[in-house]
Amino acid sequence: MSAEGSGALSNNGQIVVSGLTKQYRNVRAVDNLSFVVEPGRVTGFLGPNGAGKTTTLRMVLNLVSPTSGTATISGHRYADVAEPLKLVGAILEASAAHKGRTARNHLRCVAAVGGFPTSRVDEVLELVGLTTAAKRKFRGYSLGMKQRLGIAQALLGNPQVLILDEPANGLDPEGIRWMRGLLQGLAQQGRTVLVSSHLLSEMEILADDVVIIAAGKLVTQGPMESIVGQGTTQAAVRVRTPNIQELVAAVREAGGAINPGSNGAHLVTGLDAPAVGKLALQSGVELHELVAEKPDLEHVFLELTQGRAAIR
Ligand SMILES: Nc1ncnc2c1ncn2[C@@H]1O[C@H](COP(=O)(O)OP(=O)(O)OP(=O)(O)O)[C@@H](O)[C@H]1O
Repeated sequence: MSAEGSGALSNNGQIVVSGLTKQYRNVRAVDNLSFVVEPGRVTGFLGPNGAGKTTTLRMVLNLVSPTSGTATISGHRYADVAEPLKLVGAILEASAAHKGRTARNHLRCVAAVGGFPTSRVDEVLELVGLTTAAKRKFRGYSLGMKQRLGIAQALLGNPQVLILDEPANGLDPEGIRWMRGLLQGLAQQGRTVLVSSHLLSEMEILADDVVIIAAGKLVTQGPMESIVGQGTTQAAVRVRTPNIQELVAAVREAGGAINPGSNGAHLVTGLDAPAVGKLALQSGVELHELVAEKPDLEHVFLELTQGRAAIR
């Protein structure tokens, strides 16, 4: 291995997945998958259940050996990195610790094994908001606290790259907001942050880039704005009116379609918001709401993964 391979910050932190494939006996969990994750950005790794996300992350971290293909971090396979904990911090599931041990003692043990200074333990406890709970025994920790402890552990080596599988699991809304701030802050420091999640609305706020896979294959990847803009979902205009019959007639005559939406609203497609407003005015229809709905990540995700979302 080269000298640069041992240094955590010696290379750029890019993750490159190239032709990665994992064949289990009956299932091709990951199928010729290629994508790149850039430093300085939060990348959301998305896919329906059984898409192969966890298997991919495990292959990147050398916990599962690929059938074919490669995954590198800063140009090196994880297995070839001399001090991997200084290069990559990862949580693949909520942290496990000895039940009778406190969070501080647990992290001290991990720090000792990893060769990190003990002072780093209190720093990471502070970073994840566990300082006041540091002396409590692990057995009393909620799932959210375990997630925070997992992140603290991942950050012990001050790694260039963070890989987190479903880190928001078990967090309450305040915890999710906290996690967003933490991960975005880490990316702003130039780190690579790769996060898998099922929470698409949260991902839309959190991630700069997206990689979407389904049935082991790449569906799309790119910056969040361009992925969301990729949705061919016909943009709808949400309207609310006490004169629905007149509006339905006017919309249909103008070549649009109108269907009931949620909470008494209706959704117009085939016409844009100014056209619907003008039609309403011309037809003497009173409007209580006129909103152009934008495609969001959830719409685009469902559209792109439709038919490939079978749970395998
Ligand atoms: N050790 C294994 N042996 C056999 N099949 C496996 C193994 N691990 C995963 N699989 C299968 O590979 C496929 C991909 O699983 P994986 O856990 O990677 O998907 P995922 O995208 O992380 O799913 P989820 O979002 O549900 O966690 C699934 O069909 C799963 O059943």
